[in-house]
Amino acid sequence: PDTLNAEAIREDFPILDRKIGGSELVYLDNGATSQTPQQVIEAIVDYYTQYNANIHRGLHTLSQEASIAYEEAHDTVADFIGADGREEIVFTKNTTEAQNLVAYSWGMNELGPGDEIVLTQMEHHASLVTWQQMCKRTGAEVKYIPITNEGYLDMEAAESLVTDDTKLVSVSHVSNTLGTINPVDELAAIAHDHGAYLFVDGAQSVPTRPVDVGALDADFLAFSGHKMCGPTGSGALYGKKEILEEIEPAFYGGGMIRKVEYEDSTWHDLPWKFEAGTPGICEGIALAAACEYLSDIGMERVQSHEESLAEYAYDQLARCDDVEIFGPPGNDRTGLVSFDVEGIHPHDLSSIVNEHGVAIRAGDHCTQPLHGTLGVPASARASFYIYNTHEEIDVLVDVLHEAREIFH
Ligand SMILES: Cc1ncc(COP(=O)(O)O)c(CN[C@@H](CS)C(=O)O)c1O
Repeated sequence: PDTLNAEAIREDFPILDRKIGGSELVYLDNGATSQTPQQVIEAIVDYYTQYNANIHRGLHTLSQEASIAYEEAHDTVADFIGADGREEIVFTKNTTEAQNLVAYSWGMNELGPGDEIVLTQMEHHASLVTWQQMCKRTGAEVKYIPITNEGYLDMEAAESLVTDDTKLVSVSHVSNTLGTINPVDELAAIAHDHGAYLFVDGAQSVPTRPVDVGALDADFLAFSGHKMCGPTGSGALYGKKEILEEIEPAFYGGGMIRKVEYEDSTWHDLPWKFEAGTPGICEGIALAAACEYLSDIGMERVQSHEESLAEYAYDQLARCDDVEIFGPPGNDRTGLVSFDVEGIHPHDLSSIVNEHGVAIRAGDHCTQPLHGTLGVPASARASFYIYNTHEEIDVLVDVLHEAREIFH
């Protein structure tokens, strides 16, 4: 079937048997971090019980085994996002580090007064603050593509904002607050027409839909392993090989060098040139296990499950006349819904639903400027993944009625 079996998948996630204050856990905060299947937990245990050693091809067996597993993990992740090979995949601890890596390796060396960085009003702080501060340091200018009332990018504005002075456009493939799926392939064409790079923030897209960096023609793409069944401290930066060959490393040390003399040094091959010091060896291997787990399910099935839950949650919430939902219609978003219940602050709402075992996010979701644009200081957010069910959304809607009883 082209749908996934969430009930069967739940068997892989021991944590979902947790009770919260006597209620069954209803985990709806997957945009923040996903849960971890037994298959990934076993990959972690296997590493630490069978072949934990430092990499870079030490001569003893454990180091050989760890090195090969860590290197091949790069191949698995490359395949997962349609990259050409391990040379285009730098393991990082998360999306934020990947953004900063490009900002400090490319941005610091290439940007100067008169140059422009184009972001969007819906960007996460991981890219917004990074590039905003990089512009402050280098004298470049930061500009923002505005959003429409429905939470889409204003693509006409994008056409006029990107100019021949633009050096990089950085955009979320999927908004973690609005659920909007942005036309990153169109933005790549606009950026490339002006000789600018396109950086795709894939933190909410790589876990929830098929992503092919070649088809998108992205120059960089970043994502986090912990949002896609992997461990915290795992993530990756994709970069086109010809670009990564050109740019200087941001972090120096062991593992990234070829030859070191007192006066100067030369750098290792890709991707190792960008991986200084002892990396998260187990994290990288476990990220690859997470990619294999999701590939076995099928990313098309993951996407259709996400979209089914998104539409259902949108429709159920939209039937409450005291609920304001942010972002596009329910049939045109990824599996998350940010909303506001009239008269109940999101923090109070999340505390009350938590008493019934329901875990949602409340706050600014690291998009404070976007919340300013939306005209609210904070929002509540339910975000879904492969193990969530329509029945769990019914539980959320039911406990919202409990909250109303208390506050109205
Ligand atoms: C679009 C987008 N871009 C970057 C990040 C940062 O991911 P890290 O793994 O923390 O580096 C996130 C993570 N957003 C979490 C934490 S704020 C959320 O609850 O929405 C994201 O959604």
